[in-house]
Amino acid sequence: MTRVLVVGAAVLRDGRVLAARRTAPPEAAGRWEFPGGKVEPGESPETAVVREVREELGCTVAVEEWLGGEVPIGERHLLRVALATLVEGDPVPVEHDRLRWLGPDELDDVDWLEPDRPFLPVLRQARMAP
Ligand SMILES: Nc1nc2c([nH]c(=O)n2[C@H]2C[C@H](O)[C@@H](COP(=O)(O)OP(=O)(O)OP(=O)(O)O)O2)c(=O)[nH]1
Repeated sequence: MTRVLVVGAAVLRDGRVLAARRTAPPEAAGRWEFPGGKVEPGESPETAVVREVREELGCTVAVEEWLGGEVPIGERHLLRVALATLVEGDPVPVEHDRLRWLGPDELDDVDWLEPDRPFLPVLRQARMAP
């Protein structure tokens, strides 16, 4: 069975990345993630990530590139993460209950969803270096 793609945006600004805290479902509430969601049928991953960020944070991002790697989420989904930059508006938590801009030394300070963790070293080393 083909896995449904979930795309997340690692939004970078001033050397920090945006992390968002989930409120649902109960088992994921309080855990941190890259804002994003499922790619819809016929939709490109880029379009999906821009759409999801707009829905969840009320701002517009541009995808710069995709971080290497795809990580399984459970049995049915697959996570990909895009590096993104803000092009319009400021992120406001519409569906999340908290947002944080994390510097390279703060990436381990929040309780990320498991599938997100493999992306953190890549982000830290390659993208957030001074
Ligand atoms: N958005 C997002 N979801 C993630 C990340 N890491 C991770 O394991 N997930 C999981 C949580 C959910 O089980 C699934 C994505 O679900 P979602 O609720 O964000 O997707 P969606 O907005 O399309 O939601 P829905 O319409 O299906 O309710 O992927 C991440 O960094 N960002």
